[in-house]
Amino acid sequence: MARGEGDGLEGGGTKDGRAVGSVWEASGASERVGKEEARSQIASTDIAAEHISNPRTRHSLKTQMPAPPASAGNLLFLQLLHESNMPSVTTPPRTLYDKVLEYHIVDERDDGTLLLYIDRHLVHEVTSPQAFEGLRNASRKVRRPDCTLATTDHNVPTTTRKNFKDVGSFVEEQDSRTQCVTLEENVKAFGLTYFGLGDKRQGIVHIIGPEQGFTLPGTTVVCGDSHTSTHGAFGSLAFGIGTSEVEHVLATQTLITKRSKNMKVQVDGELAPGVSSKDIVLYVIGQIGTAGGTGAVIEFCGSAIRGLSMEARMSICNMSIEGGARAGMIAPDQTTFDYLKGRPLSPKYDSPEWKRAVTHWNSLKTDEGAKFDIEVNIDAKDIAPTISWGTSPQDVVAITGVVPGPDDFSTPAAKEACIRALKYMGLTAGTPMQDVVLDKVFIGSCTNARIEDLRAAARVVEGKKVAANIKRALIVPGSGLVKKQAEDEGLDKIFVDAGFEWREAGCSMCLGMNPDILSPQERCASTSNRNFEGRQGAGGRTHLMSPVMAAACALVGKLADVRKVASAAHVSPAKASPKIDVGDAHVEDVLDDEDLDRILDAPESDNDEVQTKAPAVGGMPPFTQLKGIAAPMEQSNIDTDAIIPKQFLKTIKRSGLGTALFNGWRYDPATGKDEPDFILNKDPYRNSKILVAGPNFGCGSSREHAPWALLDFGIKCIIAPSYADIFFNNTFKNGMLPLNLEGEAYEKVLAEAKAGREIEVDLPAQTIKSADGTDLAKFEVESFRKHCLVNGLDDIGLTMQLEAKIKKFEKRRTEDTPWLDGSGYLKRDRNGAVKIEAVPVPKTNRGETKEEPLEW
Ligand SMILES: CC(C)[C@H](C(=O)O)[C@@H](O)C(=O)O
Ligand code: SF4
Repeated sequence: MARGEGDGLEGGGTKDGRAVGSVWEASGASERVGKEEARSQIASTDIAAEHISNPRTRHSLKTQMPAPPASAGNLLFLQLLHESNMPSVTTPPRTLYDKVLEYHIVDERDDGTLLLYIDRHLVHEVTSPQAFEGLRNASRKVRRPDCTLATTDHNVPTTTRKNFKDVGSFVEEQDSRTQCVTLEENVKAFGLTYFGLGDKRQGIVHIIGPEQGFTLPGTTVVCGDSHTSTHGAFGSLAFGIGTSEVEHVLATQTLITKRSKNMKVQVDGELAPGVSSKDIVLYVIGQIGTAGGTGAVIEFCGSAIRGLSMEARMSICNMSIEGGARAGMIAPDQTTFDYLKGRPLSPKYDSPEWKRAVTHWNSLKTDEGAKFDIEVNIDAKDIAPTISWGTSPQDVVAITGVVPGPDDFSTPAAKEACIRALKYMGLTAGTPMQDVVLDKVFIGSCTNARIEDLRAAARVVEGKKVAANIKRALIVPGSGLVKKQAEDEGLDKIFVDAGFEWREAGCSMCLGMNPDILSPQERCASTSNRNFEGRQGAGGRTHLMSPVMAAACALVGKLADVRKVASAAHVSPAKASPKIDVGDAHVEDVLDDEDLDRILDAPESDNDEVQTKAPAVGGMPPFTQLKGIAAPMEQSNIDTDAIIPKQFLKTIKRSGLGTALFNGWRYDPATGKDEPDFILNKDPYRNSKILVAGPNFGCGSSREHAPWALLDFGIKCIIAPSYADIFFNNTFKNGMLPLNLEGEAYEKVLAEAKAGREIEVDLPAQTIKSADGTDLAKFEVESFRKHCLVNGLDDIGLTMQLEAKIKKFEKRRTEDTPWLDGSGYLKRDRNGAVKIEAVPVPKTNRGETKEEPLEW
């Protein structure tokens, strides 16, 4: 809940810690379609507030949770019929998420494990090196280079590229350079389309996908990056994955996953001047908490969302991950189609293919009467310009408010978290937010570095000057094309005249993996998405906000209310999606029949049997019983930035990260010596094999470096009430066991951990015992995951045994959505450092194009 409201702002919400009434609504039982209907029994559960929402609030709601799997069943994927994904008269109403998910199911196990086809795979330098290494070690190829797009963004300096020759000489910092160079070697070796630093299309991975029309409605989109949720603004199912999953997608173009809950966030009404989509999403996260969307895909809807431009919608979906959700989605509409017109990888505007695509895209909406597991309703007029005060994206307050204190929170854990956040942020409870003095301003990141963001910020600063106390104010366009467009419009001049630095595209100060960082204790107004401890640089203090608010802060030198700095006319959100020049090539211009024959020439098989020549299933060390010391760390919301800070993400290996584990907490920053009070520095916990953690463990970034660091330290099992989805998946991929335990069972295990006694986790028996053999707890684990862990199976090998089913899906995809095959760049002149030739992909039958447009 946004704190500090109710102090003069019209409709300001209630104080944190009080029930919100109509904001939360319970929904009826969720329904599944077709075969899922029979299988999926829905258990109605009353969930106490702290399990689902902001642990610093105490809303309560009734939600619907899928029942645990009924039986272990077959350990191989079942042969199930998927022809029934098309709607029929008997199909119950479905959500947008259900429709996109169900269309892409290649196979399904009886424990609900899905093999999902991935239409679009974005790749960047941080989370891909180990994946490519895995492919090389197993002599595997990239299955669909035409559906894969790579760029470099996190490590790149944002200084001028006027004298750019190659990435090896341009990136000075050694580890950053290694990651960038490694990506270039990999895209060459595996034949991938790549926008390098010499290419004006280079930029933040979540900016370039939509910009190029690579992201299209109804597709599945993944990337080894948590903010892949951004692409859901197009009505695609887009989510972040870990590096092992990146390898899985590269090798198989599929992902092993499971259904998420359906969650609806409906925002109705008019946004007040000065309030933007960033304020909406910060407000929503304040309401639901960083774990509010855990296990769910959020559909954002309502008149306020409909009224937003595509770019504003992207900012909302981008931060779904900060609300704990697997993905965020918005149904495509005319605004979406207008945005996609003329993009290089969209079907050519007004062509028969475009018309067919639009008919198909128009069917991508939640059916009337479809049920959501969780519903949140928000009135747009309750949303003020919103900023963060603490070290979690849920720590938000209206700009007119004051810094909250522990008394504003109800639970001991929330009070403690508040005290810790205030200390880190150097703030005193009760201070008016607008009295807080800033050092730096950063306008950039995949949340807010699009042309519309820059235009909005420029309108606020035009003709004015950055305050004298601001040491640096950075404008970092999200891509080379955004930068060029802004320069064509003269925005760069407005910013430079006002005293801002005008930079090149990249992630920049969003996470400080490149030279743009905060110094310790520096305070920054930032349009990025995370305010975790150390996020923008060790000891740095981040306040999240919208671009117009950051622009106002730069002018005032303190946290500022844009409504006092600029007139209403200057801060009204743009209604239409702004156009930028993305070049004039369309798929049809660059991809003719000859190209298609060439790239779709692999032998096709209708044989649905598991292929006899399928590769052998590889191995990981099996997980059976694990006995050892368990370290208690029951603090809520421990994020992956804390588990392993950004400076350790620059490795291209999976090993050797044990010393980096909890680096910011484990060592004194001044001396580098062990912090004696940190749990893993104390005996007997130095030798822990198990971690007993708090709720929402592993939230934030998708970095698989977090489980790698835990594993390298010696921790193979984590026991917690709940986890962030991506972290949970990542641990399994590394032969680790994350266990969900709550209530009395959790308390018993925690007590043993606190007493420094060993416990034994027995995966085959699904029990936890104390050192003397006393039963402490029983636990649930999905049968497929258990099978893989106990037998040490590599799931890429397992998936490759389903080659015939994957090909069958691809054939259907080509018939239904032919615009998704092939790369639109095959014949383009390339400015980038890497020239890519067309490479073969599995043949699908393009001959049988359907007359009827696809309806989902
Ligand atoms: C480096 C990457 C794994 C990470 C993410 O997944 O989010 C980064 O983009 C971030 O924002 O922390
Ligand atoms: S959140 Fe920041 S670091 Fe992560 S992809 Fe976006 S801009 Fe890059």
